[in-house]
Amino acid sequence: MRVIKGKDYKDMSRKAANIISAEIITKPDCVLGLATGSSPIGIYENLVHWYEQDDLDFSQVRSVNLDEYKGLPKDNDQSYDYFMHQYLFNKVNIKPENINIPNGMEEDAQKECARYNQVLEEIGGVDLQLLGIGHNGHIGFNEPGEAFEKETHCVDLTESTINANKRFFEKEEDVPRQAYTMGIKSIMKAKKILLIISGKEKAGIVKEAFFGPVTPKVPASILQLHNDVILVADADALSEVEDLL
Ligand SMILES: N[C@@H]1[C@@H](O)[C@H](O)[C@@H](COP(=O)(O)O)O[C@@H]1O
Repeated sequence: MRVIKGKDYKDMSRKAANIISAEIITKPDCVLGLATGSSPIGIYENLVHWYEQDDLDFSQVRSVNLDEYKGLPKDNDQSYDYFMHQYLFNKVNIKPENINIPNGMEEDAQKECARYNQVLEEIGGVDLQLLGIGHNGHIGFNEPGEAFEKETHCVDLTESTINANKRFFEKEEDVPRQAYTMGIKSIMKAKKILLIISGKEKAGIVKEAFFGPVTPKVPASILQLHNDVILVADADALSEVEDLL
């Protein structure tokens, strides 16, 4: 794992956006695995800015998103579909037919998971997968468990995740209890993984996930076994591992 330290969120976001930008420039028809949450917002802002300056072209880029809440319609402002359009897709020239996100409104979980696995199969591999991390070490919505879930599946969100995400909803009862997420195998198959982590409250999980044992109890720990991971983090997130780097 290569670690790139940013001074703060802004610096970290620019450094991480540069890595995605290099991917798009060197491979215009690349497949980007995209993520939501507050961590990648700064990256998307940089990419939009460079697109507006004519430095980036998304016309051949294909994308697959990691996850989506089950039961939220696309036009709900907390759905990940809405988030992606708000921060990136509506602001660049990516073609709608090249965008892939799990369909949170499909009630039949087996059907939706099979469909999304097929999408991932047909797209022929992710070139660069962007990832954030949850406080309990989840990636996408792969929550801590007894085994690594391999492919797209429907998860029951943990209390910790519901708690962390309730800040975006009016009432706690509005936070969806389930989500569709790409599995660990699909994430690990990406050629390159770009992980972004910001803030003091993630410092503990950074240490546990990347300097502790590989275990499904900390899903992100599996990334220790991938041969091309770049962790871009700010000084706060790296504060507990300074002497280990
Ligand atoms: N499913 C998303 C994850 O993909 C994301 O990494 C995590 C952390 O979000 P944040 O960046 O807001 O801390 O939140 C959600 O649970």
